[in-house]
Amino acid sequence: MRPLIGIPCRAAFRSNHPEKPVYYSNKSYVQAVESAGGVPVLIPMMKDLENLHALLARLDGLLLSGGIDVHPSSYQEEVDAALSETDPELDKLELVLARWAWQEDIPTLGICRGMQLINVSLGGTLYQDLETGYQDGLQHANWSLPRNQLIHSVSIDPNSQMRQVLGVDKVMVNSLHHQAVKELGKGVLASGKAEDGIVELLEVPGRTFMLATQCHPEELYRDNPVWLHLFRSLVKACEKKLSATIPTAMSASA
Ligand SMILES: NCCCC(=O)O
Repeated sequence: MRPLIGIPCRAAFRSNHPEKPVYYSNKSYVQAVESAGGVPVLIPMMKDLENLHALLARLDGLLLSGGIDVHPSSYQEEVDAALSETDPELDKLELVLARWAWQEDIPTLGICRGMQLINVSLGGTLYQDLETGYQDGLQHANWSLPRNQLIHSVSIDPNSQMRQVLGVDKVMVNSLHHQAVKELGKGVLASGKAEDGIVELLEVPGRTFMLATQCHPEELYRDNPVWLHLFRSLVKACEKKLSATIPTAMSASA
């Protein structure tokens, strides 16, 4: 059976139909999950947490995607820098998802905002705006370049799970973010850093597969098999979980 991998959506208003708000996710996340053999399931925001839990019970994995800023109230800080768009409902939804994934050991891949979210869900903090909060760093926000443009390298911790999954010590990445991990959350390992010290890869040891990237591998996997391998590893971890739960479910219904 193919694993179901949930991808949370965000809400938006289309300028030509402001009366009809929509939920959406970037196509590239859906395509990356499908290319790796998983079945993408878009998760809308729901009023009733019980509905969300009913959906979660049927998912085998999670992809926490990139997107808008995480509001600093999620890590008990005041706004002290240039935030871009935030959405308290999205923060709430994704924090529930990240904590659920941690508690239930659900295979999870975090990308960009998703990586920041995982860190915050475990008590970590963020640079609210790298340009003002980390002034001597590289240029991490490159909005005018193609989304798959490689910008800087990332050195990978040789003892990390990320090193095992990617199979390389160093990798070139795209860079499309203005927030970043500051203090690591409880039990979180920085498994890769840029030359300027910014955390670019992280993982949660003790969980089967809770890995995250600050870069956007969904824009890179077609050109570099290292990133396809990351998505395939997520799918494999989900398949393993699924095959471990199927016999239990079948014997329970017998
Ligand atoms: N907060 C950075 C957003 C980058 C992106 O997903 O396009």
